[in-house]
Amino acid sequence: MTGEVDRNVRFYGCECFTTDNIFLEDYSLHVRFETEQQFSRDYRAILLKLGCDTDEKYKDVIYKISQEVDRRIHLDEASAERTAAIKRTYRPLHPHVYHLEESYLTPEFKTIVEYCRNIDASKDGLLKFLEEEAAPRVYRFPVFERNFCRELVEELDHFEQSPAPKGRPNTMNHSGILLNELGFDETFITPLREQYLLPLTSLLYPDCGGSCLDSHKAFVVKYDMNEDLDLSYHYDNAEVTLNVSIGKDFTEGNLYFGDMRQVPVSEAQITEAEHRITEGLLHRGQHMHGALPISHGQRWNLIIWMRASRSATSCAPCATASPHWWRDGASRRASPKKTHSLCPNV
Ligand SMILES: O=C(O)CCC(=O)C(=O)O
Ligand SMILES: [Fe+2]
Repeated sequence: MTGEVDRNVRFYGCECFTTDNIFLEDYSLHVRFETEQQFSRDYRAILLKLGCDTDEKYKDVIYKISQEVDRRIHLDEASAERTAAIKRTYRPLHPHVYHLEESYLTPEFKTIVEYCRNIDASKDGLLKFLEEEAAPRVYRFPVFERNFCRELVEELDHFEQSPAPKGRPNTMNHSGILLNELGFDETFITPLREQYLLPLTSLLYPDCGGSCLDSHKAFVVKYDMNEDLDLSYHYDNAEVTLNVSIGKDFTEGNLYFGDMRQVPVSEAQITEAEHRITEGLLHRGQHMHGALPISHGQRWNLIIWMRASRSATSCAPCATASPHWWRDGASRRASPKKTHSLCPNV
């Protein structure tokens, strides 16, 4: 299995990265920006309805878009600089958590993976080991031992409190940590994906590139009563996503799923999945989802967006043109133009 994938594939990105799914926080709207003319044609009226009713406000929107495009263009460069600064200045609290060890994984997870590695393994056989959530093709299983979760959170907390530079996971989360910049990729996330997750996703999501996931973006999202409480309805820049609850102590904040089409949340059948510390929820990246607000404490989750760069039958819709998406239950039509439906939360 390991031999089939290229270890050096960069997290797979689409060409529309600098034009699509730009999140306008003030209007809770995702937009596409190719030219000012196109943007005005596609969004001026929508923005007006959402309260963008002066030239000043409109100019501010254009300014924020240019800042976001600029951020995306320089993303790699800025990330490389932060990574180098972290390496130079940051001293880990628990250096061992950066290296994946079998002992961090629960016996249940190891049994599941062992089953999947078996030549006769089948999806039906595998389903006997997994908890199926009410949402279609969303699976739950215990991933990490509780002690490991505690040490990981302690390490990340220590990093948060250090003066080292921090990049944020994506445009929708204000707080969280990019695990590649901290040095988790090669020694932790890549072996986890290749040796443990790939056997599972190959059986569960062969139609969504699950058998050739060869890159990832891993980060930790953090919700706090004084920071982000929830996460808007979206889909991931991924074929398959693993979302593991690692701490700390929280109430509510369930994940919720809609459907695979980009319809407004108000029109979708919504199903909730509870976050339980140590347990992971595996789902298709294109499955629309969001997170409900926490009502107490702090919630930390490890998210691994996994992508397949060469999947012919992938869900990655660079092949499937679909309308841009809607948000937050409001019937807001974003771009009517057909475009890629991936690259959402970036
Ligand atoms: O907060 C969560 O559990 C969901 C996070 C998520 O969906 C994402 O970061 O893409
Ligand atoms: Fe997500």
